Amino acid sequence: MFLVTAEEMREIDRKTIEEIGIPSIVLMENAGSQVAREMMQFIFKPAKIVILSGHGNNGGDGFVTARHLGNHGYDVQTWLIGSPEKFTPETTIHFNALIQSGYKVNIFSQDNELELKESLIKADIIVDALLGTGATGGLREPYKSIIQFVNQTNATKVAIDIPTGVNSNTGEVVELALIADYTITFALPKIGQYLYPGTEYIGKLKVVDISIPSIVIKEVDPRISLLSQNDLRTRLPIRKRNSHKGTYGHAFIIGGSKNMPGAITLATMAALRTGAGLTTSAVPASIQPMVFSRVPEAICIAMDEDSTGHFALNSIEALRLEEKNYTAIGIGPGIGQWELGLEWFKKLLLSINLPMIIDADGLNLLSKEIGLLDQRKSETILTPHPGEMARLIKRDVAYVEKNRIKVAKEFASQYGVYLLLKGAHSLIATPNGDLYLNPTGGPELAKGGSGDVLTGMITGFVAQKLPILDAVMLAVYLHGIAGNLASKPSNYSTIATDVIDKIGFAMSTLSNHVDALPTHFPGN
Ligand SMILES: NC(=O)C1=CN([C@@H]2O[C@H](COP(=O)(O)OP(=O)(O)OC[C@H]3O[C@@H](n4cnc5c(N)ncnc54)[C@H](OP(=O)(O)O)[C@@H]3O)[C@@H](O)[C@H]2O)[C@@H](O)CC1
Ligand SMILES: [K+]
Repeated sequence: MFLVTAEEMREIDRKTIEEIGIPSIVLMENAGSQVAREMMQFIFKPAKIVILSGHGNNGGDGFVTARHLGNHGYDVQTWLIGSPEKFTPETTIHFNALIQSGYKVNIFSQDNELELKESLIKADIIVDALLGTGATGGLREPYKSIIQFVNQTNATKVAIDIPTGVNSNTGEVVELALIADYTITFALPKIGQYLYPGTEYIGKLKVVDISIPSIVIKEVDPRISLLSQNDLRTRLPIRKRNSHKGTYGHAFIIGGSKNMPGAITLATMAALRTGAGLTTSAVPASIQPMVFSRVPEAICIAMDEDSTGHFALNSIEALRLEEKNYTAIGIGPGIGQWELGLEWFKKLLLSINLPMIIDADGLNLLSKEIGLLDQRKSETILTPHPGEMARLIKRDVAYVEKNRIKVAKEFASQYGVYLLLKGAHSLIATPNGDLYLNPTGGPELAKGGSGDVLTGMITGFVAQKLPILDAVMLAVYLHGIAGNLASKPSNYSTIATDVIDKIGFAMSTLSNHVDALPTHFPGN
């Protein structure tokens, strides 16, 4: 499914109206009737409903919703917070249709402010049809005071399209926005509904159809897709009955240092869980027994180390000799930073020509000489969290967080890499400018070790020779699901090994991908 900006949605609406020939008043009729239909699933007849409409098309949707709920016998009070002179043509038609159908619309002014507040206090449901995708900047009065008041009431709040005050492109909230329990949005979800802080204002999100043809969506070709179970189901590699460990590739993970043997252990375990036929880790010699004892299923090779317990420069030769055995390489978990680290990392990066996943201190070393990426001959996947991303582009974390989409897209295109920008929600950017947003994952993953698990998962999937994009998508999506499964009974207590234990369950939510035997029906 695509995620759209306000501009892409406007273009989709325009094409539907002008090229397909569905008039805009029909789209608005569909929008409002769908909102009413959705609301009827969870509201009871005696409920007191207050609908707040602005003078734009979002307000028009509110008028249509009011008419449909009224026609179904619900107790609805409608308020216009705005001026009829500013109505759009569609909103005028639906305002008149509401009045002609015998319903009243209160027009807000300073004189009836108390009356509005009394209605809001008594309301069971408040519908926000004040501003939608046409809103820009911080809220102006009187919307600001009204939203502040609405947020303090006990009513259930339903936002039409997007809560007033949330920027539909960036998720930005300037000062204040309506805190919705439900948001009912049209045709496609909006990007701002999936970016923080906007996400926290949306409540439960429902996407409803308003007769937008899929051909129009294809023509507009939105740039961001939302990862979904349906899209990923078919990308999981099939386990053939007639197969052996060599069929599923060989993952190689380079990492660890004297003080950080855990990260490489977690990444190795996670790679095994994704289905890689073989997994080998290469670690500084002093930690090899420790890693090996925790993951007996993996091969663990001891490398020369320096006096500080980091990889020695001369380990490069041994690592290079190993290259021919593997199908993917992950570098970084627990590798640390040391005096000759950059020199070691540089040699490794330029001498190994396998798909490479770089994480953690691998990224920090890379940020010291970012031009190295231009010299890579095979695919590179970077998995920074916002702090690491900030170091890569030499900006601060606040800039990265505010511009996640732009930062990810520009970096991936400029350096020709697959970039996974972690955080809520994680974004994947491809070298050709495509973007994917992952909706899975929660606060249970906000703990040391989570990133190492993800690196191991990506390396495990790439090792199975999946297309790089498929491997990254599967890993990040399943990592979120596994985290969620591991968050029971409490997301405070979830640790990385719990997440690894749930990778298999997460995969089973996509499908049971084994080769089917021919079916034999018992004779009857
Ligand atoms: N296109 C279609 O066919 C369909 C569109 N649909 C619906 O239309 C919605 C988009 O409608 P839209 O474009 O009319 O904008 P909308 O969100 O109502 O706001 C515009 C008004 O906001 C005001 N305003 C702006 N910023 C403000 C601020 N910070 N603080 C205060 N006021 C502010 C601004 O007022 P002004 O500056 O003119 O005073 C302007 O009048 C979309 O979300 C969906 O619900 C559906 O019906 C399906 C078919
Ligand atoms: K709204």
